[in-house]
Amino acid sequence: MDDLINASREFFHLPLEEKQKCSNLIDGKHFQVEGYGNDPVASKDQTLDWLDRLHLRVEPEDERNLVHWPEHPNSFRALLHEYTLTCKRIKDRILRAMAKALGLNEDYIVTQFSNKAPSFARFNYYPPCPRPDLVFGVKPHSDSGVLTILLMDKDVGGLQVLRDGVWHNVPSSPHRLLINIGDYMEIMSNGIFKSPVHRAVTNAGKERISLAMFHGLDPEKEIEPAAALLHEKQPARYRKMKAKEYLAGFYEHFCRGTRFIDSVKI
Ligand SMILES: O=C(O)CCC(=O)C(=O)O
Ligand SMILES: [Fe+2]
Repeated sequence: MDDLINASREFFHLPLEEKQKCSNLIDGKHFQVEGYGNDPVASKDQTLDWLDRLHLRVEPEDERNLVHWPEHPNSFRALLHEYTLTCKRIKDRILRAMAKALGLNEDYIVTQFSNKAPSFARFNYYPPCPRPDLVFGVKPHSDSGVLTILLMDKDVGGLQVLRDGVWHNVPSSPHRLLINIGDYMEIMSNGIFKSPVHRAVTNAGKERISLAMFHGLDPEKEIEPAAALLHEKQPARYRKMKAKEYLAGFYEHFCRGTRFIDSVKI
């Protein structure tokens, strides 16, 4: 884990021209999800976050766009490949345990993932910020997918989670993985599991790096509450929707700082 984070740190410390070889802007203008950069700018009054990102599709393996994968340092690609496989194993174990906790067939959630289900690795690099009181590292949001495995900076804190209207610091500590429930899981569990709202704050003194591994579903897959959880007294609390439609709504809301899941609740 340290090797991968250190390799990404080396990438983020490269001169801008070098990093822009992996840019998320086509022709310097048109935003695409993958690559190095920041959020798309949808409106003039949009608040940007204080971070640089490197966002890469890691699954399905045959859909990787290696043009966006840094060549420097040259260990980066192999380290990310290995870490992806480890996360996949962890994800499947957790999802089996969560299905059991819901009283579902142990494989119910795991089998929602087809061989077209995408996973994305997002390296978040937060430089020291001269005015932490004015800007977030990442604005409040919940993650869209089924499950996120977040590797936090081992020395520098900054992640906060909202609970009952109060923001709580998540302590940083070496080699700790934080498992974040995403919106798809909230929908599939019919709201029994909730996708938590979280944010990252900045600090003036130290840079910070985190790595989020997002596990999504096939864009054509319909996301809906598991039928086995529904009965007369417990009807579906979320509208059924294709993953690709959910994601389109999600990104639009994320840029505005609002939550798309609120608009799919019945
Ligand atoms: O940097 C962090 O700790 C959180 C990052 C995050 O929430 C995300 O990438 O979705
Ligand atoms: Fe997040």
